[in-house]
Amino acid sequence: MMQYEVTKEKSAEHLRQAIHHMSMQDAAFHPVSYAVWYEYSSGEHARLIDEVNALIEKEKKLNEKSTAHVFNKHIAGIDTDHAKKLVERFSQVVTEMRSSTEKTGLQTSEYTKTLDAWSNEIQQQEPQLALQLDSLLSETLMMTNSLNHLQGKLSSSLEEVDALKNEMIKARQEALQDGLTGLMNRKSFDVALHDCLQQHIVDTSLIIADIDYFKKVNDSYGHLFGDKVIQAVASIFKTVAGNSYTAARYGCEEFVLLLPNTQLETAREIAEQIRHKVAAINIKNTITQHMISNITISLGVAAYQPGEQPEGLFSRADQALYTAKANGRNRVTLSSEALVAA
Ligand SMILES: Nc1nc2c(ncn2[C@@H]2O[C@H](COP(=O)(O)OP(=O)(O)OP(=O)(O)O)[C@@H](O)[C@H]2O)c(=O)[nH]1
Repeated sequence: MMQYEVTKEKSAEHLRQAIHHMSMQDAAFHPVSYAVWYEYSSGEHARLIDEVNALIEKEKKLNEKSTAHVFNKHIAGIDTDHAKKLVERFSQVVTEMRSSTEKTGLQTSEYTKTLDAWSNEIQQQEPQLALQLDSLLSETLMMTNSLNHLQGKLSSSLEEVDALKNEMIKARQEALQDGLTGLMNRKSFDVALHDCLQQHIVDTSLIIADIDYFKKVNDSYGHLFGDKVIQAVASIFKTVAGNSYTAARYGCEEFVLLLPNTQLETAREIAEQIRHKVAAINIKNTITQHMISNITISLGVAAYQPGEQPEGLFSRADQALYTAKANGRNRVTLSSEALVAA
């Protein structure tokens, strides 16, 4: 994927072309149309170019709808990082253009004032020349008005860029978070685990946990109640993790806790703490008004072995969890015990 590995001169040329193309369309001047036309002008995005050319041939100009369509299909959906960079770049362009039009606007109004003063002076001495000056003056006024208009448009473009940037930040956070619990999701946890092991943090341990007979919980009390149980367990993981450990909802009713600088025995104690806290959960069933308290969880624990890949550590903790389930659930099993049991 292309990621701005072009020279500054080339990129300035793409920019100039993008602004030219944009000014010929029906779509307004905003980050999305900029992104589409910048990509088009860079010449590197063959499918986008083909689609834009086909749209131009059919509709003559790109409107808001077709511009958004091209953006979503060829830019945003494929690479959010790339789309974010384009939006940031547009923000820069707009800021620069705004400051240059402000400067031009200032110069023009100075010029208008001077012309005005001359016009009054000459009016008294050379009425013919004054007529010509008047027309020059009205042209200058028109120019000032259109500059003011452009400035207004650029200001609203800047607001749009800010809104878009915030949306991107939100989308990025959502992509890394589990929606139901607010914990990290599997994707971001995998990255955290990988990073942690790459930093060779000594004595890293991993806990994998799974709520017992969760299908039964759903079947007995309903899916919404099941969600409440997941949230209650997540909140325990969040509290236990604090600022020292990394917790995530790894799958449906599966949770993980990464514990850097923690030996296996300490990790086992922490897993036991979690198990007790889960066993103490009390949630009201809002349909029957009964308190439900028989929630349990099984946990597998493994400590990182030097040279091991993240998948290896994960698989040993998972094997320990499997053993905990097979041995009756509501228990903590170490990977070493799992090997014996296997
Ligand atoms: N309420 C709720 N249920 C979910 C969610 N995601 C998955 N599930 C349910 O979780 C249940 C998982 O059940 P199983 O994998 O069979 O495991 P289990 O019943 O917990 O049994 P063991 O793990 O063997 O103790 C399934 O019924 C899924 O439909 C969710 O977000 N909310």
